[in-house]
Amino acid sequence: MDLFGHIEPAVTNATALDGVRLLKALALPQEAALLADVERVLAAAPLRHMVTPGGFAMSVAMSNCGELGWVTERHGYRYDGWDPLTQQAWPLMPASFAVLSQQAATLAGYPDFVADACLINRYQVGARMGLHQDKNERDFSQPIVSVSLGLTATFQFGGFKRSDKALSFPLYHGDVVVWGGAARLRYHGVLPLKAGMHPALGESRINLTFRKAG
Ligand SMILES: O=C(O)CCC(=O)C(=O)O
Ligand SMILES: [Fe+2]
Repeated sequence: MDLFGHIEPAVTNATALDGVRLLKALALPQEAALLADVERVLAAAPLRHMVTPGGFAMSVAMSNCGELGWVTERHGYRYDGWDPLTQQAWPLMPASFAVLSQQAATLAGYPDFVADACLINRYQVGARMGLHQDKNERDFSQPIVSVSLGLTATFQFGGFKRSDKALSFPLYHGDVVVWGGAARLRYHGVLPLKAGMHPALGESRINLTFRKAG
């Protein structure tokens, strides 16, 4: 019996991890607007393979929108209001992004969440993101809101050390994951994207990661 179905219709606790909420297909009704806005943002701030402080180009191509964007530099990672590629401010956060991220955060118990940063991750077949913590933000009381579009990814949640065992689950087109509280600093990552063809995004996956960075 789904005791809370009438209160939180889209929320399931698929990972059984405290502080993690999987909102299956939440983004689907806004799919067309989201994809059009992704295209608009990327036309103004193109995808690029950022280089880690260790000197490796990341397999995931990235861009940003919102007040702040996540960037790599020689000495580490940080947020900046300026796109080092275009030498301009990042594109404004589209309304469709702001509305969806607030809806997801509210369903997960963070009604005050307002993202000032959206990282756009584009995975092509074989691209991956190794286990890492999101810890370049100022305020860890604010959650991470992560939207999946396109090909299915295998997402991993680990523990609080990189070597902790991770559990894996699939993220489908339209799924949204929110993690905060006890889970905010869990290691997480994405396994190499498997070949496939998505009706809207072809041989790729787009992930939107919303954060309150500043
Ligand atoms: O692509 C994803 O689902 C996760 C992305 C991520 O963890 C990040 O950008 O920090
Ligand atoms: Fe992350």
